[in-house]
Amino acid sequence: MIRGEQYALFPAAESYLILIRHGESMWNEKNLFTGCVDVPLTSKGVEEAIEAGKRIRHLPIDVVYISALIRSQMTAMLALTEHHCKKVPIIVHDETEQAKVWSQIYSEGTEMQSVPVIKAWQLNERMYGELQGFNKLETAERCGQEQVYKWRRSYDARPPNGESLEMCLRRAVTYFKEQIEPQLSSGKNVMVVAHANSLRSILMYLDKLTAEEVIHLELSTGVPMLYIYRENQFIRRGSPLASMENGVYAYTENLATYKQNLLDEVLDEVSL
Ligand SMILES: O=C(O)[C@H](O)COP(=O)(O)O
Repeated sequence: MIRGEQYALFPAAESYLILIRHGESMWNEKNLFTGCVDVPLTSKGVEEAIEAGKRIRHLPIDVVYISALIRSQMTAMLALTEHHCKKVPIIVHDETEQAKVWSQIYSEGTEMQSVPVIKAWQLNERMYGELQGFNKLETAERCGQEQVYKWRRSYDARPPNGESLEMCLRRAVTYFKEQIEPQLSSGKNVMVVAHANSLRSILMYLDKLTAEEVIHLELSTGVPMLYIYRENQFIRRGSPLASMENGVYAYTENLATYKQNLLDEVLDEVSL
């Protein structure tokens, strides 16, 4: 057998998972707690979304997941305008039988030229409760920096009448496992455009981060993160075109060590 032939005969089933936090929103710009308030992108956010699209333009995408919030939807649609396949992203409406029938595509050829976009509230930003609409800096001055940091970054602290990261994880990761993972294991390439905390919770699951490690995890707006899904494992590949950027997956010492280990694993794999 020629070297490598076994791989050609039995190629490992692999699929891509792209995760993107939406571009800058009008409340990100004002530094306001946003949560589930439905705020659109700024012009900088629009540019970030287009730039994200350029960075992933050559990666195959078969299905897209967005949240129910406009900032995630704008980001996904704008990013896809840059995709080399030039397929048309079409939002799936299956909330009722009538919605299904009324949004049906009857031409097979046209359907092949489209990418289904699935909207899921479970991917929404964590609900920030009574902090929504308040300025983050002013809230820190009023309630104390430490308290606000806990509300924003810890795993289990709940903002007043809002969701903790743990609560957000319960809905976002459950959805990910039940709906998105089966797509990946069937060989589909998936893009998910969501939010800082719904994605932090998904990354916690993918990268097996502990409650202590996730505290230090910050995500920049509009930066794609790529994973390869193979044999039920998620292999982190950083960010297309700029994998060494600090902002991609901001971290402190704990996460730096953790990330270095992942990088070493990938390098070992490449040199095999
Ligand atoms: O909801 C918000 O205010 C932001 O999108 C994320 O907020 P955070 O930086 O406090 O997690």
